[in-house]
Amino acid sequence: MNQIGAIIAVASGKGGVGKSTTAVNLALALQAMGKRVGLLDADIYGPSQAMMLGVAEGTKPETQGRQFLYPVEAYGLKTMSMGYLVTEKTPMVWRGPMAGGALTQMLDQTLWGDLDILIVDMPPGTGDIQLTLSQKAALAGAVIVTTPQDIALLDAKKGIEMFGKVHVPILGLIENMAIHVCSHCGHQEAIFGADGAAQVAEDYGVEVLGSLPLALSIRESSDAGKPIVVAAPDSAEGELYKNCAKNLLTALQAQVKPAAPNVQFSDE
Ligand SMILES: Nc1ncnc2c1ncn2[C@@H]1O[C@H](COP(=O)(O)OP(=O)(O)OP(=O)(O)O)[C@@H](O)[C@H]1O
Repeated sequence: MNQIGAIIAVASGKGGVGKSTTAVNLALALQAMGKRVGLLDADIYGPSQAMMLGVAEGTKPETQGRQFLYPVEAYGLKTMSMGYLVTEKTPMVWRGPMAGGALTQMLDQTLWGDLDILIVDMPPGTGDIQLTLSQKAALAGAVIVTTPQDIALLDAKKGIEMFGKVHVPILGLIENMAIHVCSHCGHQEAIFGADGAAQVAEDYGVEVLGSLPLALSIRESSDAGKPIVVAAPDSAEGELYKNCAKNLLTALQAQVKPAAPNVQFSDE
C-alpha cells in the first residue's frame, strides 16, 4: 500500500539538543527540493512536531476502518504523531515494549501513500525503544544530531554505535547550536565548544552534513508553528538547512557504510 523510497531516522543520544527542530526543518528542506516527504514523530514521550508545524491542538487523523490512519498534512508534509492520538495532558508512562509496539504500529498503519523519504524523529536516547524501531523500520540510514558539548558528543557516539549494531548506515552528523551570534554586536561565540562533531565524525568515518547556529529565529519560528525553512527559506539559517538536506541526499545516494570497522562495540 505504502511506497516509501527511504526511511531515515533523525536521532540523538542526548535529549534537548534540537533533534525535533532539525528533523522538521530537514523534512521541509527535502520537500523544497521537490521530494515527497513524510514525517513520523516517534518522540512518543515528548511529541512536539504538531506544535512546530502549527497543527491545531486537538487535530485527529482521519481513519480508514479500524486499522488505518491517514496522515495529517502540514506545509505539504504528511505527518503522523503520537501527539495526534493522545491529549497533551496524558503522560506517556508506557513500558519499553508497549512504546516500541505503538511506534511500529504508527509506522505500518499510517496510509503514507507514495513518498520519496520518510523522516522519523526518534525518541532521544539509545535504549530498547530506539533499537526496536531501528530494527523494524527497515531504515535506509540515520542522521545523528548533536551539540558540540562533550556530554552530547558522548551520547552521539552511543547513537552511532547503536545504529552500527543493527547495521543501519550513518548518513551523517548534524551539529546544532554550534555558534551563537550576538544579535546586538555580531560577536560569535562557541557556547557549547568547538570542533567536537568534526572529531567524532573523523573517529567514526562519517560525514558532518552541516552545522546550525544557536539562533533566535530558529527557536521563534518553531514556537510560532512555522519552521524557519518555510518562514524564511532564503535566510542564512534556511539556506543552512537546505544545504544539510542536499548533503543528506548525496549521502543517501552513496549509501555511506555503517560506523568504521575499527570501532569496537562495547558488548560485542
Ligand atoms: N539551532 C537552534 N537555535 C535556537 N534554538 C534551537 C535550535 N535548535 C533547537 N532549538 C530550541 O531548543 C529547544 C529544544 O529543541 P528540540 O525540541 O528540537 O530538541 P530535542 O532534541 O528534539 O528535544 P527532546 O529530547 O526533548 O525531544 C526548543 O525550544 C527549540 O526551539
